[in-house]
Amino acid sequence: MRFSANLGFLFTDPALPDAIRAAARAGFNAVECHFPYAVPVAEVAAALAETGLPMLSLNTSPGDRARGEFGLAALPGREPQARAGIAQALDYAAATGTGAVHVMAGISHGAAGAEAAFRANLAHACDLAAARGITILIEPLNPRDVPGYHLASLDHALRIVAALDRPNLKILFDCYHMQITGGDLLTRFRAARDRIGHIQFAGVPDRAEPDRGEVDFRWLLSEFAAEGWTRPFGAEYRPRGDIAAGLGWLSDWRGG
Ligand SMILES: O=C(O)C(=O)[C@@H](O)CO
Ligand SMILES: [Mg+2]
Repeated sequence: MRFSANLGFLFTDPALPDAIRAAARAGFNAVECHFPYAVPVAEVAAALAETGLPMLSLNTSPGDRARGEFGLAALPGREPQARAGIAQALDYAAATGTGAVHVMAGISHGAAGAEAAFRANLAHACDLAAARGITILIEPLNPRDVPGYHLASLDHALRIVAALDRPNLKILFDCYHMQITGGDLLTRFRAARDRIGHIQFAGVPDRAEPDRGEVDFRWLLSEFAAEGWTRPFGAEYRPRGDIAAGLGWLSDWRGG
């Protein structure tokens, strides 16, 4: 069983290169991040090379968070900014050997033209990414945490992936969001298995360490592995307190 530290939520105190080093010391096998763009790409690449950890994924720019933006790809009329963000993310991914870019849909509130804009921007992203061997991810986010987010269900993500029919377009199956939007995690994972490119997890409902709450991750992740999932699972949770003190779940997996 391999695990990736999501550096958007874990090890957020040090700058990103030192967060990568901290994740390696803590025993993670990989890292992933949210928005690395303020950090010189050479520093991130150097930390990855030094630790030997791969960076699995990063997100496109969310836009202006102060104005409530959380992604641009499904915002009609914002195509130039959305595509600039896609180009920026692909450049950063290529320079760091990152295998996947999560194209963030954004808070569309179901506006007219949002779905068409999202699909056109995703097709554009897939074309650019394919030339660089990069996977494009889309991630349904639960509407309680992100009201009005354009992509809020697994079924919607599956419809988009089927309609666009690009081999490098996959779904980010975040167990936290999936549990809140319907549960039935193993059955829904099995049904979507061929379309899934990455898995994340966190305790539900508190989005903290995956060692308590309504999902038994020791059981669930073992079942995913039994289904043939071999990639690292992305730990995307907000620690209840001290990060190190909360890593018992990781040492339990490692056998103490
Ligand atoms: O919020 C999540 O869940 C994520 O994975 C972030 O990358 C934002 O979409
Ligand atoms: Mg997630």
